[in-house]
Amino acid sequence: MLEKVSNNVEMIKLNHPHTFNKNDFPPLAMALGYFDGVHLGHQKVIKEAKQIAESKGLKSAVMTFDPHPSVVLGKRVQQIEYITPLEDKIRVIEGLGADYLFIVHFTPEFASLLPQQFVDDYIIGLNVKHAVAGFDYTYGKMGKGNMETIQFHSRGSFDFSVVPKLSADGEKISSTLIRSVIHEGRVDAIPSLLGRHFSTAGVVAHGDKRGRTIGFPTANIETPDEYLLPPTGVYAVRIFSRDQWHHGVCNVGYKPTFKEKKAKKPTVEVHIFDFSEDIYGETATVEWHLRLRPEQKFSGIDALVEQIGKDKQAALDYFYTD
Ligand SMILES: Cc1cc2nc3c(=O)[nH]c(=O)nc-3n(C[C@H](O)[C@H](O)[C@H](O)COP(=O)(O)O)c2cc1C
Ligand SMILES: Nc1ncnc2c1ncn2[C@@H]1O[C@H](COP(=O)(O)OP(=O)(O)OP(=O)(O)O)[C@@H](O)[C@H]1O
Repeated sequence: MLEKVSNNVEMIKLNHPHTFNKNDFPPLAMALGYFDGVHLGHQKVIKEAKQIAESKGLKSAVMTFDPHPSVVLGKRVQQIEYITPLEDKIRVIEGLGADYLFIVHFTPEFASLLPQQFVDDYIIGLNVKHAVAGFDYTYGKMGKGNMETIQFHSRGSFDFSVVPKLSADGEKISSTLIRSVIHEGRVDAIPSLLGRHFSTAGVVAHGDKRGRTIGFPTANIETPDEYLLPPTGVYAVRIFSRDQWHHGVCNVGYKPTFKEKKAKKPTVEVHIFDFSEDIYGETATVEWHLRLRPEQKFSGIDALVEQIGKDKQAALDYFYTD
């Protein structure tokens, strides 16, 4: 299935076994990886493919998979919460200027392809003339293919480049590292790994309508389950709504001051500064800047309201003080 998502990137969804052949595509320089987050290491791989495409007169491409292999392969840790769910990943890759984006439906059958079959069908078979991957990229059944075996598996049909490890503070920048930093609430450390702030998109839904009665109306953001969320607590955030960014303060949590029983999922609610528009039903993106404190159970409304006032001031100080 060919689907045009923008003027720039041609998106191709592949189901195994796919029925494309070489002639369906121009000669390609292709970046290979799963790319959850499209972090700085991933960006290096994708940019390298773009540069090679330009210098060799090829079109640039990215190949990714969906869902995450660990969901299908039933590993102990099931990767179901993404830094960038597929839609977000597409948007970021599009922003990097790739010409083609191949999204391979990751199934047990696809996962059981021998490394040579993967290279034949998904690299040589898609007219790739230059493959680019990171130093630790693996392919084929049990990840048996790697950047040393690729020379042999290429059958001389394409060149390849290996991108060396990109580290931050001595540690490899990886999706796993970024997930653990978000889990710890250290959202302020994310830009040095992701190259941008971590963000979460959702739809603005109705809450209990208590917020406006206590002087702090909030937009409740319903986020799809597949999004990774920072831990419960209060955050300085920016929120994108109706084509504009606003500053605000966000509570991720269960509102223990008011609720005896813990809900299944925490709510994400943002008090947007200097804002009184009705945005129910609209899409909004929360951009996480700094965790200010954990969520607490207060003795009553007055104590909570006093604390939210302090949270607001802390967020304003963060955004407006150099
Ligand atoms: C900045 C901020 C911090 C908050 N901190 C807490 C908290 O520590 N404990 C708590 O029970 N509720 C906290 N809340 C949630 C409020 O209880 C909630 O916004 C209020 O009850 C309105 O909820 P509603 O939108 O469902 O009507 C916080 C809300 C905001 C905006
Ligand atoms: N820090 C990095 N430096 C260079 N290349 C990287 C780096 N991180 C990932 N890559 C490369 O980017 C591509 C996509 O990486 P991939 O999505 O497999 O995961 P990752 O970021 O290493 O995360 P994890 O292993 O934690 O799931 C691969 O080719 C990989 O080798």
